[in-house]
Amino acid sequence: MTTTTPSSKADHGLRCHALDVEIGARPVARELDLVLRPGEFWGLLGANGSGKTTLLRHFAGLLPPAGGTLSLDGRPLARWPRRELARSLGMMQQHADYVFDASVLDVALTGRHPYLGPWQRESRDDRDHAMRALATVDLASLADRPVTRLSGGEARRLAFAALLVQSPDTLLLDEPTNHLDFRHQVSVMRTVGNHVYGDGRLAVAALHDVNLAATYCSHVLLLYGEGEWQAGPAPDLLNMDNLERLYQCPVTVVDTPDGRRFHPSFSRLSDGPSAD
Ligand SMILES: Nc1ncnc2c1ncn2[C@@H]1O[C@H](COP(=O)(O)OP(=O)(O)OP(=O)(O)O)[C@@H](O)[C@H]1O
Repeated sequence: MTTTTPSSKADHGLRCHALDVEIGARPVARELDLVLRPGEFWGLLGANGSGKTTLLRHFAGLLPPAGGTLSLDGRPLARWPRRELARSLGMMQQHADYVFDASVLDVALTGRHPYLGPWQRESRDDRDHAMRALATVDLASLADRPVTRLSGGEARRLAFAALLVQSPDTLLLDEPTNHLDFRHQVSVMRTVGNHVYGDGRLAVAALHDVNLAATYCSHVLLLYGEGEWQAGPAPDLLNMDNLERLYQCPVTVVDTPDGRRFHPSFSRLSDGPSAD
């Protein structure tokens, strides 16, 4: 007989212990020792190809680490039955290529699958839940539209809605604001923030927009390449030196009424635009 030991509150969250993540022989993160706790919103930042998606896929238990351990709520990820894991942890993937003509509502309802039996149909409650999530991402009026006829930004918001419908305690998001206009970028980040700071969930989002990370994330994990990383509170780590190292690009820091903001230093770029 197997028994399940109830995890204590202190165990809650995602714990990386001496975690080695590699792609082929190339290190993404070496000896990653980190606890990501409920109530924290982590921004995962790094240059293109630095391994953000790969690391998120490890956090989701989709890839085995090259070394070390990863546990969720005190239990090694490898020992979670997939279905049970899908009720506790969900991932919004970077690309959602819809090839079947399912409706927007049908795709949102896939978030309920971890809660249904093998041949069980979605209930009225499930549909209400999905419609509320579609309303949150401004897609309620498109509920019956085939997903193959969505714009890039609409498809992105639908993938986010499906994660909201799944409603896991740990949310992994791979570039959730890609393709989104200003209003919808803010809406997605605020919604994640409400799940984290309001409901006490954990979120980890791979992001390219440093300013969104500075505004909404409590913590950041920076992937510098060659397995080197740095992690900690966002206000401590988001500075010019770290960002120039991260992106190999000169960075300007501006203090604004909305807080500290970062952008590429166009005038210090050797091949950048000049005034004359
Ligand atoms: N299955 C694979 N086999 C070989 N190389 C891979 C595989 N998957 C990803 N890569 C490579 O590993 C590197 C890291 O990919 P990954 O998608 O994790 O980076 P990323 O930081 O998310 O990048 P981006 O910011 O461009 O989305 C890239 O150079 C990519 O081409």
